[in-house]
Order: sequence, then structure tokens, then C-alpha cells
Amino acid sequence: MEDSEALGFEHMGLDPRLLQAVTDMGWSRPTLIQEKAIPLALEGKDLLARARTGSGKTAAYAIPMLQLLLHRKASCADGEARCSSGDPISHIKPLAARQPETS
Ligand SMILES: Nc1ncnc2c1ncn2[C@@H]1O[C@H](COP(=O)(O)OP(=O)(O)OP(=O)(O)O)[C@@H](O)[C@H]1O
Repeated sequence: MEDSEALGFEHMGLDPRLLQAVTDMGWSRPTLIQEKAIPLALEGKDLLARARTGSGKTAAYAIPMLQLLLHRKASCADGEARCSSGDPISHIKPLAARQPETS
């Protein structure tokens, strides 16, 4: 994809609070891994991605996760039944604990 066609944060359908946070961080555009991963994660797709150290992977998974949490919070405030299905972070902790130690 050419740079001119790159999908900016403002075109990803992000919650305004997340867009503001990204702006506050001084991030004018997503990194490549963020540009590829965030839209798919927001669609609910399962992803396995690899990118070099310092390429922005943390935000690539944290931004969609925070968006899910914000939407879920709004849904719970509206009394939706799916609010009782557990929170995403509780699934991440056991997965992280199973990661092999690095030296
Ligand atoms: N879109 C962006 N624009 C500018 N800077 C960014 C962007 N996304 C992340 N950064 C910055 O890039 C740096 C590296 O990001 P981060 O540590 O999340 O990368 P990573 O791929 O998760 O690294 P690691 O492989 O070490 O876990 C951080 O200082 C972060 O604030």
C-alpha cells in the first residue's frame, strides 16, 4: 500500500476518547502493524501478527481492546444481557502466564 493510501487513526472508527489519546501521544499516523492489525481486530477477527521490536505492537492490540471495553461499558450501562459474559482481560492473564521465559 502506498503511503498516500495509508489508513489513518481517524478513519478506523475509533472511539473519540481513543482518538484523543492517540493525538495526545503525538502520534500523527499508525505504524504499519497498527494500520494492518487494528481494523481487523475491530472487526472481531483473530490475529497472529509479528513485527520488529519497537514497531508499535502494544498499541496494535491495546487500541482495539480498549475500544471493546469502552463499547462494552456503554452496552452494560444500557442493560444489554451480553454484559455478563466476562471481561477480555481475564482471558489475557492466563495466556500471558503460559508464555515461555526469555533470558
Ligand atoms: N503510531 C505511532 N506513532 C508514533 N509513535 C508510536 C506509535 N505507536 C507507538 N509509538 C511509540 O513507539 C515506541 C515503541 O512502541 P511499542 O513499545 O509499543 O512497540 P512494540 O512493538 O510493542 O515493542 P516491543 O517489541 O519491544 O514490545 C513507543 O515509544 C511508542 O510510544
